[in-house]
Amino acid sequence: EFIFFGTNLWHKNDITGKEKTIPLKYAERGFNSENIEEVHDYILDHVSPYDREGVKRNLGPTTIIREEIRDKAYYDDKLLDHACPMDIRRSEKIKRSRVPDIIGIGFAKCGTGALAFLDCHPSATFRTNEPRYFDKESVLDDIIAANETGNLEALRRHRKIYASRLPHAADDELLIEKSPQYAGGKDYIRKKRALAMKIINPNVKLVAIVCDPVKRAYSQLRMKARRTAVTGFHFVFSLVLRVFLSTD
Ligand SMILES: Nc1ncnc2c1ncn2[C@@H]1O[C@H](COP(=O)(O)OS(=O)(=O)O)[C@@H](OP(=O)(O)O)[C@H]1O
Repeated sequence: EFIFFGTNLWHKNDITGKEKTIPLKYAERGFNSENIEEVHDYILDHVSPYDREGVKRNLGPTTIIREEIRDKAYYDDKLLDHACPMDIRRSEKIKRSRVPDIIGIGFAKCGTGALAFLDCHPSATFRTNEPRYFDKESVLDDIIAANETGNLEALRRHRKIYASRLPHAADDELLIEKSPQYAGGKDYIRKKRALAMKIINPNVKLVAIVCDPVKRAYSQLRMKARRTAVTGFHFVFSLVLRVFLSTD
């Protein structure tokens, strides 16, 4: 068992009283404590020496937010920088931070992770984490509004933040990301999402993998069961309901 600390799971109130998020990419498996002193020690042990003083100052009253327990396979996968075990690269051009050429939009549990084999192609780069940049409606609205008003600065900012969640890639390589959540949600959200993706990169290609919805539901259930300690009829029943309600 381990607690999963994502990048935005730590909050504190600083002297201004505002809630802040401290990005903690280094908090990882093997650590399982809700003792605040231990948590702070753990954090400070794991930040880079350059960041330590700044982080220390920010470690005020911290609320620990416990996410669901993840299975080991998921965790190991997530920590890999690249999906391919080999580093094969044809391009001799310099890699840079940029938005992707291809987005795997779903569907969840249909083998979207298998797209990762493309990372072994000498001209493709794929990272197994899911950036989920187009998840939130507010982000989509912001991108669409920026495009409508010609706010290039805002669009540049969006591209920059999105790119920061992806590996660097040269211009003659194919940069691929996948976030199966993109295919989810209501129809109008998905339309906004598609539009926002097109605004961010007009040449973007989308890949969708579909599969038998019943197998998908079982796969989803098994994953949930792996990730949570809770079992029992009520849990399984509510999950089945959720899975089917979220499937159009
Ligand atoms: N190539 C290929 N063809 C068909 N199915 C495949 C393939 N590769 C992986 N899988 C199965 O896909 C399930 C995981 O799907 P995802 O990678 O999309 O999961 S996730 O949404 O990213 O969590 C998971 O299904 P279950 O094993 O039933 O859970 C994988 O076994």
